[in-house]
Amino acid sequence: MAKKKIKTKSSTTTQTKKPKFKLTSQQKLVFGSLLMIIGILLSIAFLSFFFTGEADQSTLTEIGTRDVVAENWLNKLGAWVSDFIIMKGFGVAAFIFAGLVFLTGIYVTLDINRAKLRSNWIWGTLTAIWLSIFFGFFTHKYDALGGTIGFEMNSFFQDYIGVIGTALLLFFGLIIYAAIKWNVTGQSIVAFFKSAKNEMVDDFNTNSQSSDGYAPLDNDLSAEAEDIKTAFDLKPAQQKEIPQKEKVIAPVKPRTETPVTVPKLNIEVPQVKQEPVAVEAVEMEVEQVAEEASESDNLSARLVADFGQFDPTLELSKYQFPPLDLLKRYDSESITIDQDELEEKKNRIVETLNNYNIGISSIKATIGPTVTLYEIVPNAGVRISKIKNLEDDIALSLAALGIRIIAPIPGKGTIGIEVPNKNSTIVSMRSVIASQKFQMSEMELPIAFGKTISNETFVVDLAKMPHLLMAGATGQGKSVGLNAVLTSLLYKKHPAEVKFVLVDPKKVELTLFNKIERHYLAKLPDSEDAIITDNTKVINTLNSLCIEMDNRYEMLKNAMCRNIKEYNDKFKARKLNPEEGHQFLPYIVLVVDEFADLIMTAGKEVETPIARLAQLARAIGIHLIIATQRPSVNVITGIIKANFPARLAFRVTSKIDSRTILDNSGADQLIGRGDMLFTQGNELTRIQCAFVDTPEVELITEYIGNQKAYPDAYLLPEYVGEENGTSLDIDISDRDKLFREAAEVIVTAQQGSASLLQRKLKLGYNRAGRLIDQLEAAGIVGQFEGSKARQVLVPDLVALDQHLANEI
Ligand SMILES: Nc1ncnc2c1ncn2[C@@H]1O[C@H](COP(=O)(O)OP(=O)(O)OP(=O)(O)O)[C@@H](O)[C@H]1O
Repeated sequence: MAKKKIKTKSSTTTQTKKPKFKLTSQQKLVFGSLLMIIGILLSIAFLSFFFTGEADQSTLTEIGTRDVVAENWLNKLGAWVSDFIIMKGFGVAAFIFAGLVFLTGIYVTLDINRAKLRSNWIWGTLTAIWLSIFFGFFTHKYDALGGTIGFEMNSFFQDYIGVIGTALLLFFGLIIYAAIKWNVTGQSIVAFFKSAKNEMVDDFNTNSQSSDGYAPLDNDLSAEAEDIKTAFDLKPAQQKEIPQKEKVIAPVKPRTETPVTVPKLNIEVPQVKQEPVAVEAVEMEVEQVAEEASESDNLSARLVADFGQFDPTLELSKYQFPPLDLLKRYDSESITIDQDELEEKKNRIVETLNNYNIGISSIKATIGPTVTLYEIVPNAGVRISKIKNLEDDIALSLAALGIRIIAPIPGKGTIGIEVPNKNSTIVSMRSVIASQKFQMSEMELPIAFGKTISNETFVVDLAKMPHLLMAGATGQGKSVGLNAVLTSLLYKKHPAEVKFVLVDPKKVELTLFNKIERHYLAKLPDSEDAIITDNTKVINTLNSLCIEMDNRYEMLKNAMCRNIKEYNDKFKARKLNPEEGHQFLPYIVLVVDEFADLIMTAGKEVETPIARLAQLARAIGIHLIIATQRPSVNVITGIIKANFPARLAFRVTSKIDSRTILDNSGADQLIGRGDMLFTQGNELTRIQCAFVDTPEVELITEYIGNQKAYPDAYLLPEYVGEENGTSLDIDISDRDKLFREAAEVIVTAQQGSASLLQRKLKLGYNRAGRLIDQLEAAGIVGQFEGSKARQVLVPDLVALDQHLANEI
């Protein structure tokens, strides 16, 4: 039953593809030359109209009568069309349309890029309208100069903004045209006037020199003076080419430069003086920067000029990001400084250290949301390890849990003692999302985790991490942490830019995100739910992500880009052709809650694709976030750990767990409820995780879910397990359901390769290979030929239709 359904679907897709209108080369020649002839006929009729239009007025009403003869060179039809387009239309500007029709004919015949033609039509029409209004401005009746449009538009404008307003409006139109079409700028106008002025000054100087008392003594000299003049009149480039002439005229120069004090050695002086003129003249050349226009002839630049940059968010252009009001404010958000508490704790620390003969030269406190950091500078000669060993004693004297000693604080030269506050404050998700640091961040995948000990919002880029390992005993804030990560991305990224693959073996933690399935989630083509709760499906999804990774690498390779950002930038600049399989690539974030459970049930089958993704996926925009309750070594194996430099630990139960996750102790001394340690391979940062409650997440997902969505979740490539992919289905009824589409792809591209199918149909290697085998059995592609692509035996789609129809 299900099979049938799918079959009908694929047949409808092929039907919708068929009506695509395409001319053959012969048809293009015929159609194109017809348009060129029409263009020429229109020009003749229009030209004739200016001589015969008046005489033909009476024949216009009798166009149907065969006996009536019109004066127009193209007779009645010519008279009628010209009257319609010139008199009732655009006036003289009608010639532009004749030109455009002729140009269209050339484009069609030679099959030149259509985008340029469209731009010509748009600009041509605008120019015709402007010209017709311009000519209409000078006439006060209907006439052939401005046409009806020119006259009517003029009287309309003049009724509302008067004659001066209309004239200025016309001038403004001219400025717009010059700015866009000729790239005229304020600077280029200034440069133009400057160069004109320089030329005039030069002219003036040479004229006055020849008439100022240095009149030529004889005919030869006068000829030389003429030479000087012409030499100076020339453009700078030419000027440089005639140094010999300057040498010839050198004898004349001493006269003009009063040689009295110029000794022989200084003969070069006049030449030096000439140079500034040349330098100034070089400035004039700068004006001709217009060369850049020819660069924009390049296809991608032209596409960008015509359509603007590709906007991936266009399909959901009305999408509204969730407002901040959906997040809750808490009363206990602001930190209150309890002076007594601070003083008391300081005294206890100093006392305890004194008991062990450790003197302190200064102490400073920084109050954070959950802990206060006391930075101490011990007296000279005190061993740091001695203080470090007193951790438990200080904890005892302060009667507090969660004391952590950082000795020394990296980059500061002090020793830090973190002591929990009596009353901790909640860091609300709202406060971190609203922070400038998050809102202004230019990161690819910004995540606002919470606040540091100095009460600063802590924002990191998931794309830079590039994968995150999260651990923490039960009830310490892991799920809240995951929600904080997802919420950050929902507040910053458009559905077109990021997709989530959510794996939730506990089945209840991430269910709320079901509502945003068609906006933000990615799933396997045949699965019903986007959120994966079944462990066997996880294996398929992970393998499918590996296929997606391979496909993306192939696309990046073809586009000659090193990472997803470069690729997407190139795609947005329209430098990659979607018809060659390129598309805008959203980031994919894989979130696995309860990784330990997964490893227990699936072991290697899960570990291998996770390790592959972790090793390779960073460049193509797949990032993993893996959370686990039990950070034991058989769950977080060496190979996984090695590829997850970013680690985040909530409170764990033992020092060993802390070492497994952070390679350091400390996580066992946290106080829970979102208190966490984060590292990106270097020092540990203590952060209070932002708190986002389930009702808040519900509101956000509801807000997003109620908006217009994509027709389906982002579909990952299909993965068929190895065991299903070995038999060769030669029987027609056993063919893959994508057989027909695959055949069309292969025939259209005339290239019999499995990787082409992988890319175009988003398939795994196995399935693509099987399809190629079936195509071979059906006689559509030839035999395997080693490294060469197989030969395609069917020349075009029509032949394919016939071929397949004959099979039945
Ligand atoms: N950042 C936080 N700020 C304040 N309270 C928090 C924070 N994070 C967690 N809590 C408190 O801790 C409780 C447990 O958190 P959470 O459900 O995230 O734990 P968990 O580690 O996911 O537990 P489990 O592994 O059993 O699912 C929350 O209900 C909340 O009351």
